[in-house]
Amino acid sequence: MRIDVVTIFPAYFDALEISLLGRARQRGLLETHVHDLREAAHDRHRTVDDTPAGGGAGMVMKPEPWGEALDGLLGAAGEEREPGETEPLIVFPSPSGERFTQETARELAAERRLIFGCGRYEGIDQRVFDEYGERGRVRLLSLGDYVLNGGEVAVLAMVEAIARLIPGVVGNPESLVEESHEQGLLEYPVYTKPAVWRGREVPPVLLGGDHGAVEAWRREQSLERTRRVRPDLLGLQAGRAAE
Ligand SMILES: OB(O)c1ccc2cc[nH]c2c1
Repeated sequence: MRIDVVTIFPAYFDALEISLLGRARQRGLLETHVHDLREAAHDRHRTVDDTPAGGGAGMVMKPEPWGEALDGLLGAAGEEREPGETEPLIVFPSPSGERFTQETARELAAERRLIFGCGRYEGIDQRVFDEYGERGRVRLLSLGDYVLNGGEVAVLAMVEAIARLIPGVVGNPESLVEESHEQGLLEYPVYTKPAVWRGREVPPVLLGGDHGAVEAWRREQSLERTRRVRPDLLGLQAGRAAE
């Protein structure tokens, strides 16, 4: 998979060089390119923002630099798309986007190429979303009901959630099966050595060697935790889960 990120703060993405993502890049499982949006702003101050039409606080990201940057990427990478081959998906993190979930991560992990556009200020001129939405594939995605100062941190989270699902990136694919949200439930609590820590014991069922009993205990723990913490995942209303 190739991932391109357009941002006015490229340094945020130094994190892509380390750990799991860094190893995936070294192994050729993931190709990432970070682009400074200001390279597509040609005035003396490399201006990427302007005052909001209609007035109001803050600034809005101008469409022209985004148009130049995205046109360059869509025609770039030397890629000759086969006739009928899907256009790269362009993802913009946005507080007004659809919810990014584990299912979204699975969908995006199947893409051959992703382009992420990081907004700043009060957001990006709507015509950028309209232009590329009509020409290809655009998704506005939100990590949750809160607002960051820009899209960069959201893109880092999304890239990690997506990249770890690419076959070969995570050492043991089994570890992807039983984690939270993978089967629509929250993960069961995990323990390791020592058997007793500050008077707190590892649940004896986990030390008994009965794998069937361990599996049953873990399933029940997942259901109990999901009912308690995220009843919505079970289609229950909050507060009704305890009934
Ligand atoms: O919370 B977010 O995901 C997010 C995304 C983009 C922009 C642009 C300005 N504030 C933003 C917040």
